[in-house]
Amino acid sequence: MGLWSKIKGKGTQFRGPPAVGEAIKNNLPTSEMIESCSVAGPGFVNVVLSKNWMAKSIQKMLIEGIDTWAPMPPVKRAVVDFSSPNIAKEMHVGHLRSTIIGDTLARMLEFSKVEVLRRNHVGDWGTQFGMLIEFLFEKFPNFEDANETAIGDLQAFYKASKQRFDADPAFKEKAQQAVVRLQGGEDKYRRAWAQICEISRNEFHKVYQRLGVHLEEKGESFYNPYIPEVIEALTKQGLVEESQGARVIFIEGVNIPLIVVKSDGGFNYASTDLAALWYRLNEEKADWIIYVTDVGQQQHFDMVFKAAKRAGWLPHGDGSYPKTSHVGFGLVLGEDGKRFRTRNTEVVRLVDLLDEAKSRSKAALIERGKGEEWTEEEIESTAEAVGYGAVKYADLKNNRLTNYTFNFDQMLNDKVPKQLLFICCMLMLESVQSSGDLVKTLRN
Ligand SMILES: NC(=[NH2+])NCCC[C@H](N)C(=O)O
Repeated sequence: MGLWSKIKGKGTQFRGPPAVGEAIKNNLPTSEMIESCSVAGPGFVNVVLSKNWMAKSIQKMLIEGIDTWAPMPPVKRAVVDFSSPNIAKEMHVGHLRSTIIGDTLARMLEFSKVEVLRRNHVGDWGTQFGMLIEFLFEKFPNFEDANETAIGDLQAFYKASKQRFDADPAFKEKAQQAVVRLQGGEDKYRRAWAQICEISRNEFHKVYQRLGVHLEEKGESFYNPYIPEVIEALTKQGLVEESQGARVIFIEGVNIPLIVVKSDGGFNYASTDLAALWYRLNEEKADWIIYVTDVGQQQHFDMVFKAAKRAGWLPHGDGSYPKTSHVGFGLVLGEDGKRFRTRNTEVVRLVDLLDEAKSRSKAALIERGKGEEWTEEEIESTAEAVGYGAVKYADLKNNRLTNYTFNFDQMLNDKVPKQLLFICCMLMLESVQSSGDLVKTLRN
């Protein structure tokens, strides 16, 4: 039926959805997987899987291991660029979605024996560091002693330094010079920068640890040294043009160009992404590069990929490798239909969100009398597994591309969805197979 809306009015021989259904049924290749196929009502195609085939497949899976089921994509190495929060700024629910979706994709590829480079493309470069560094020097003359406890909340530190930057021209001047000194590689400035990054990194790590997600950081700063050469090569190929003082790449079908060198001579997000793509293709030899960000960045990636095709870095056909994909996702909304925020309009801190998920699932366990049956440790670990698992599941069960409303009550609802039960069964089968102790597994 979904197909019908796509071909309707396009001059095909089909008169309506049932006719399309019949055609699918008649053209379905014979396969031991399929027992029968029929078209019902307004055009639903029902395919009945063969019980025999299912029994054989499950048996094979139990004997040879579940990974014999893994599809084998024609890819040896993939880069999954996900999570990627910005240093000293908040890691928000958007980054949480990216972390959950990206980790899931990485796991699926790993399951299919693809070597996955799990990349955290953190925003650790840019003019805001001048301001942060100068503020650090001002607040902590012995800046090397400044740590998380001294600085406290890095977001608040960011805000305070921004206020200082906007209010005091002398500070602004110093901050601008600090950027130049940092980019020039001056030791004291590099050390201050590294320190700020380290504090942020520790914060991010707490979230990853709770979610059981592993990432390897190669932030924007890593690609910085590669940018001039990459832009130079693209210029030699005739791709880069002057436009209003900036250097840009025009992309067919898009009315704004991709700015690769700003009018002040500085590089930007796009120049970094071009250099990163070059690096991933040429140095890391990735066959598939996947970027997981909100849909708002779709055009940016579309332009970067098209520029790479124009430069001959990527083949033109869709089915050919190496290839790039942007995996976008919708916004997370609060109950009020606006961006998910706390009451005081701050973005929700991810650690707080995970704390809440855990404490709610703990309360539910106690309510069911588990407090008397289980040790404190068992309660804690189950509350974490269920709470964080619910956050992940609530995200993945939604349509990836549309916005969704964040709701703790629904998320931790005790009506366990069928999909989750299925996963539990699979895990039980796996553990029976590996431990051979059915009684123990069932008791657990
Ligand atoms: N290669 C990339 N541009 N990856 C995504 C980076 C995401 C960016 N730091 C953000 O917070 O929006």
